[in-house]
Amino acid sequence: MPSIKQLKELTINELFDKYPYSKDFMLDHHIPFEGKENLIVDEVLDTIDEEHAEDQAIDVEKFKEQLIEYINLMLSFLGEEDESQTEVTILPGFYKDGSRENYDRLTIKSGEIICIVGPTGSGKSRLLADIEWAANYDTPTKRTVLINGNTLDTKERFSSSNKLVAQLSQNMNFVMDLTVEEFLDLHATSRLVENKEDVIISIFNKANELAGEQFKLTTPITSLSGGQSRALMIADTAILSKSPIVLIDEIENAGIDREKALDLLVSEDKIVLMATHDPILALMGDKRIIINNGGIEKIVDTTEDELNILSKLKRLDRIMLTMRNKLRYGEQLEFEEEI
Ligand SMILES: Nc1ncnc2c1ncn2[C@@H]1O[C@H](COP(=O)(O)OP(=O)(O)OP(=O)(O)O)[C@@H](O)[C@H]1O
Repeated sequence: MPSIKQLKELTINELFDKYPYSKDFMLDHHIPFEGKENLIVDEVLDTIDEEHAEDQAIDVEKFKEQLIEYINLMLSFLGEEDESQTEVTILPGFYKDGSRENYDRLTIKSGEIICIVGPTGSGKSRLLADIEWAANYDTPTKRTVLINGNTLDTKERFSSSNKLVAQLSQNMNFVMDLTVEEFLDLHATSRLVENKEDVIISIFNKANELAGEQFKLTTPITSLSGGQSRALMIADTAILSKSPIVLIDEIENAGIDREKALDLLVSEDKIVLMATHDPILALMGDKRIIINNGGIEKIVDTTEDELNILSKLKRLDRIMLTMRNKLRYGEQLEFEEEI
């Protein structure tokens, strides 16, 4: 986040390099910087004569404050304001029957994958929603969620530019009248990515790798199937989103390659929380939270033995996948491998 002092040390070229959107801001404010790109911001502001300043209503001292405010707003909008690690802490709330959750506090750090398991209707999605909105004793569970040790204020919680959390929910329907390419272009433009074409193609290719039936760049997003829509959103979140926290609600029902999807979403600097009924996904987490009757019942680490079981389950899963594909394409089934 730049301060007035740092701004004073940057040349116009360095400023535009570091914060490309500051060029439009300068242009909009009629700051005459052309031909002075090697000067520092202060020197350029000094060259503005009183008449020009008056004509264009430029308040030189205020301009620097406004420029910093604008840069900070853009950094926050683009989710780039804080490059440090993120930490989510969940403080106990109450079960559906009103009794208190029986754990001390749960802190999750960047790079961790946490799975949320429990019977249908037990409160897995509710826990994800508590994190999404940084609950502050004001949700049905009365949990409190701290981000980097603090509760968020109302503005931070409900701001549309707060890109702390990327959410992939169970039901995803597009309502915009756009093709896949137009949709990705819109998103990449809003994220100010430089190599837009490459990014669009890489999201499109990844999404098609995850989805069963292929779609095209010219496919209208409203005609994508449920699985294709989720594949597109997963690839889009993985490649374009800078949010440090990714929440996933039941990836398994989407008919996509869930292992590839998870690999794509997980990265060193992200926290991934995933509600799932699928043992393979549940064991791919570092820890799992067991939810019952609306409350966190237990938090367990994935053991070495379970990791061995995971590789067997993956083998079984590949057999199931082959069988499913054979059935899909009208082939007869036969066992090619001993289970
Ligand atoms: N601690 C709680 N206190 C009060 N209501 C709760 C609590 N936890 C969950 N609920 C409510 O219970 C309902 C079911 O919860 P939720 O949808 O989170 O279940 P789920 O485990 O995600 O179910 P599924 O596996 O079917 O997706 C929701 O209306 C939710 O708001």
